[in-house]
Amino acid sequence: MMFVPGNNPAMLKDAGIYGADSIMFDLEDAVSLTEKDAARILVYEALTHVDYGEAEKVVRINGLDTPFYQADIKAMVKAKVDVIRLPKVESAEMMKKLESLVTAAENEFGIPVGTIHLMAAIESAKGVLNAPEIAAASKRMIGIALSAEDYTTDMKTHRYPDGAELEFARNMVLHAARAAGIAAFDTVFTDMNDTEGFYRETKHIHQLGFDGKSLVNPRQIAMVNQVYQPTEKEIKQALEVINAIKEAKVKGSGVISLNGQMVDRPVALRAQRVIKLAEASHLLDEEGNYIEK
Ligand SMILES: CC(=O)SCCNC(=O)CCNC(=O)[C@H](O)C(C)(C)COP(=O)(O)OP(=O)(O)OC[C@H]1O[C@@H](n2cnc3c(N)ncnc32)[C@H](O)[C@@H]1OP(=O)(O)O
Ligand SMILES: O=C([O-])CC(=O)C(=O)O
Ligand SMILES: [Mg+2]
Repeated sequence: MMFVPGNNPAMLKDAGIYGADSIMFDLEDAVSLTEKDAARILVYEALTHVDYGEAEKVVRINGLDTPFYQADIKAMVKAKVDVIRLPKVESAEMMKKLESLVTAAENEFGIPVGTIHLMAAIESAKGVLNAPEIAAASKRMIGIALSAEDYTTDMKTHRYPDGAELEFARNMVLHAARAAGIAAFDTVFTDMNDTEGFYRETKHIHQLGFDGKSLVNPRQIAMVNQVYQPTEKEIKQALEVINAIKEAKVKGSGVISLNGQMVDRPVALRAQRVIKLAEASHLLDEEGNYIEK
C-alpha cells in the first residue's frame, strides 16, 4: 500500500505504473497546511480521470481533530474512492463518526450506502490499547494499520533497527485485526537507502502474520512482493495438499498422511492461503497449475 503525496501532480499521475497493490493518496501529513484544499482538488481529479488499473485506491484523509476532514470525506466519497483511511484513530467512536459522515455523503451523491470501505491507522498508546474495539467498529472496515512514526513519538522513543519498541503494538494491531476478521498492515520504513534493514523488517512482519505494509517509495514494492510471494516449493506442496484432501473427502476421511506428514483442516486452510497468494502473484495458469519458469 504505497503513499502518494496528494499535492504532487507528477507522482499522482504516474502512481499506477509501479505495480503497487494499493495506492494511498495522502491528504494528511505529506501535505502542508497551506496546500490542504489544493491537494483535495488534485486527488479528486486524479481519482476521477486517471486509470489506476487494478490497483485499490485508498485516501488518507485529515484527522477528526482538524478543520479539513468533513470536506475530505465529501470529496472522496463523491470520487468513489475504494477505501478511506482515517489517521490517528484512538477509539471505536471515531470510526463510527467517520462511518456516519460517509453514509451521509453516499446518500447526498446517490451512491449505494456501504460502497466506500474504511480503514483505521493506529498511531498512539491509546489507539493500540483500543485496537480490538476499533477493528470491530464498523462493517465497512477492511483493515487496520500501525503507524510507527507517530506511535514511537507518542511513546517517547524512536525507531530502532531491531524494532523492539514496536513489538507490543504490532502484536496488538495484528490480534485486533484477526479477531475482527480484517486485514493488518505494518507501518512505513523511511530510510530508502537501508535496503537490508527494509528486507529484515519485511521478513519479520511477514512472519508475524501481517497482510502487507505501508510504503513511501516505488523502490520498496518489489521487495515486499518478493517476501510475500510464495516459493515454487510452497506452491507445489499446497497443490499436493489440496489434491490429497480432495481424494480423502471422496473416501470419507478428514485426516490423511502426505509424504509422512499429517494433513488436516488447518494444514488445508494454510494451503488455500498459499494458493490465493500464488494467484495474486500471477504464478498459476488458468487450470490452477504452477507456471514453470
Ligand atoms: C510518516 C508518514 O506520514 S509517511 C506518509 C507520508 N509521506 C509520503 O507520502 C511520502 C511519499 N514519498 C515521497 O514523497 C518520496 O518517495 C520521498 C520524498 C520519500 C523520496 O523522494 P525521491 O528521493 O525523489 O525518490 P526517488 O528518487 O526514489 O523517486 C524515483 C521516482 O519515483 C517517484 N516517486 C517517489 N516516491 C513516490 C511515491 N510515493 N509515489 C509515487 N511516485 C513516487 C518520483 O517522483 C520519481 O519519479 P521520476 O523518476 O519520474 O522523477
Ligand atoms: O501509517 C504510516 O505508517 C505512516 C504514519 O503516518 C506514521 O508512521 O505515523
Ligand atoms: Mg502518522
